[in-house]
Amino acid sequence: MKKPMRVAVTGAAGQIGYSLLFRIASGEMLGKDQPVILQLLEIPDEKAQKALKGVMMELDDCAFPLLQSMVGTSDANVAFKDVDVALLVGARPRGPGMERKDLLEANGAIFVPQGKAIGEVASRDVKVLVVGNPANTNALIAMKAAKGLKPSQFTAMMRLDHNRALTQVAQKTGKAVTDVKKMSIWGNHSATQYPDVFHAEVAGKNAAQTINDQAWIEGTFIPTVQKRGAAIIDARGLSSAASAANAAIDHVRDWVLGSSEWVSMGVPSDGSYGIPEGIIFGYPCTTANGQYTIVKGIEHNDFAKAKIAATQKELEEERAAIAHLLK
Ligand SMILES: NC(=O)C1=CN([C@@H]2O[C@H](COP(=O)(O)OP(=O)(O)OC[C@H]3O[C@@H](n4cnc5c(N)ncnc54)[C@H](O)[C@@H]3O)[C@@H](O)[C@H]2O)C=CC1
Ligand SMILES: O=C([O-])CC(=O)C(=O)O
Repeated sequence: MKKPMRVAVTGAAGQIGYSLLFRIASGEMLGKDQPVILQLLEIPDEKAQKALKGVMMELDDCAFPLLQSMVGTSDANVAFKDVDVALLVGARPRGPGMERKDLLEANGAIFVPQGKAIGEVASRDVKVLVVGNPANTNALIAMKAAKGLKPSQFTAMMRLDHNRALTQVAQKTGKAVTDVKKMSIWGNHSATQYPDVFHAEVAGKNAAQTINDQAWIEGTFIPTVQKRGAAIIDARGLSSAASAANAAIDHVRDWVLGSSEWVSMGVPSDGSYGIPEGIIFGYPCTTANGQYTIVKGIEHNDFAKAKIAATQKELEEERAAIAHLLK
């Protein structure tokens, strides 16, 4: 039996939490032979704590063989104690007519104490995924607040955009999603993100050439992926939850266990592709041995360069708006 891994999930009584926890406990994130201990954080509010207890009762009622134990708490120092993986989901979702950056004021401050607690009590090798929006800038806030950890331990979720893009291309070309490779989502998890189909492949051939429809790429594919979150809110009246939880599972699984595919991750910029250090930027990455590596050597045309510059600018503006939280 492997040593259990400790996984913290914040916002555990929320809608993403409800789609996420059962899959983590069943082994879909860290492996079917990997026992887990769930450390669940919710706000110190009677209703939220009661709802969290209810979710924990249901987790009990699944009798998951891999779920070794769990704790529910409103104390970040308890939730993050010794954790190997921290999923920072707890934050307000947007409603109709809002952009994700409109949440910065409401949500940004959450990530200062949580980042600080992670720096103080989590495993020195903790892997952090920020899901709560605006995810990239919240990840930056948590990263800056967490002393004693490496920036590369903090990531933001671009995987939902990545998965959305895979399906759009598969449906357009009549191929299976598994035929679509080398997808990449650049920049911010927002409407300025740049989903790149020019370097993607479908059944081993260049995706853009196979699609052979520039108007569809510019006028349908890119905006559909950029605005899919808003389309889900419009259709459901609530923001995406099951697909977001699924993307979080994919992100952490590939980061921890490795993947033979390119995956899109929001990671601290390191100067790659001219993006200066100091923002959390979506890049195509490969993963192995618990580490990610930004894919190097991609050549962008002027169209792509302009899109990437726009999303970089937005991330820099978001950072400026919360500069007071980056101490
Ligand atoms: N990065 C991405 O691709 C996606 C991000 N999201 C974001 O994920 C976040 C959560 O979404 P939902 O689960 O739908 O929202 P929700 O409102 O259903 O649940 C959020 C939960 O977080 C809790 N919470 C709030 N502040 C907290 C704190 N300081 N500590 C611990 N828990 C806290 C709330 O009490 C609530 O139970 C939102 O910000 C949403 O915009 C959603 C979908 C995709
Ligand atoms: O759009 C939203 O607010 C929720 C989200 O991040 C997504 O579905 O991509």
